[in-house]
Amino acid sequence: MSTTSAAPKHARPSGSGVEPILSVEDLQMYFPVKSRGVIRRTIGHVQAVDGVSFEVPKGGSLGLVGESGCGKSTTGRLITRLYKPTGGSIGFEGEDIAGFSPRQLMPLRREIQMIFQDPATSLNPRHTVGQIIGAPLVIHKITGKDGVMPRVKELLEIVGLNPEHVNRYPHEFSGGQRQRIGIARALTLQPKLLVADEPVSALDVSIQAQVINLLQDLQREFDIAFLFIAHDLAIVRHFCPEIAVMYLGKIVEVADRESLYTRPLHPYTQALLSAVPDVRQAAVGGRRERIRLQGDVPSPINPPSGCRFRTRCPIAKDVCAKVEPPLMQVGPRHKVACHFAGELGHHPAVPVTGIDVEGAATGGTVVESAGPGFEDTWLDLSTGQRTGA
Ligand SMILES: Nc1ncnc2c1ncn2[C@@H]1O[C@H](COP(=O)(O)OP(=O)(O)OP(=O)(O)O)[C@@H](O)[C@H]1O
Repeated sequence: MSTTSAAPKHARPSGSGVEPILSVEDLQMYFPVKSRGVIRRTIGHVQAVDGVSFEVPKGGSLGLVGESGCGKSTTGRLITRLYKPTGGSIGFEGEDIAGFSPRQLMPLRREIQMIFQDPATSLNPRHTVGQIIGAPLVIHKITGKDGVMPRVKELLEIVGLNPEHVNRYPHEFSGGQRQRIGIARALTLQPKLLVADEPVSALDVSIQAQVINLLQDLQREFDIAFLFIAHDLAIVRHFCPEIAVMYLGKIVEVADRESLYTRPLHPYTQALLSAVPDVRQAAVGGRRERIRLQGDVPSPINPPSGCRFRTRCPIAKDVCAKVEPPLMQVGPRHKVACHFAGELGHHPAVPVTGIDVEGAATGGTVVESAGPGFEDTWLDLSTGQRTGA
């Protein structure tokens, strides 16, 4: 395990032609597990994030979705460099920031900001709203003392709060308003990338849509890129044109919205989607059949061999325990990591990855993991051949 300082291997624009602002490759975070007692030895590692690659286009947004404990928050904290990764690269505007020192990170703090899930705990209760939102301006010496309050009032207005309330304390606001304060604080330094970690999960359903609309307006107005972390696919649906699905520290599927919601190819995505109420089906009185996953999510200290999802997968075969499936590109903007990737009810009988149970090629081409972005050619699952636009 080492932190790479070289430029990311696949540092090129993704297939959309839009330059990525963020290009993450093979990102890894292993937390040490210590023994009890006086001499605390490392006895294992929590493999919270293990070889994750993705891109966020400039001014665009990527959704990162998965069950509790799959490593979403850790990924967010790695990108904002609250944590230092144990491996992989984080290309931000073409520079690998994975190994940056605290001094190197200082200017970067202006560019990448985070919005947290729980506004009640992320705002200091003893500070006024003016102090909370103005603090980054003072720390980064952006304006003189006289410039702070006008900017704070402007930010309050931008997020839909009354600028006259600048001297109030967080407890004087509702949950939704507190989240708006958190958003204003994140906007203070005019960031280029916002990592929003479940920004609406703690809010009433009636308030969630208002906050999401606000984020959407801000994105349009200020051209901010978003990594939007959520535990369910319904929330990111309207916000993110592209969505990555995580399971036990790995990305199992990433695709444009249309492909992911209408033609999911990974059994885990299919199970997650079966829990999302389908508006169109509900309109005609139908319901998607609910797929119930067996068992619990295994421990990330000792994850299953091969495919990490196989212990709960309804279609797993021997090869899944032996060989980890690569995250392969199977459409213009669609990648999936499954030996038997296919539409629900139409999963193939032989591995589409071209790998047999011994890890040897089955005769066709063995597919390798794609880089963080999308290539111009991909594996056509219906023919087994590489194809392109
Ligand atoms: N500082 C830490 N030390 C040790 N283990 C950690 C630490 N932070 C997270 N983990 C573990 O890493 C795994 C991934 O956690 P993470 O919080 O990233 O998941 P998540 O998908 O965001 O879940 P949630 O939605 O519940 O926050 C979990 O097993 C968690 O217990």
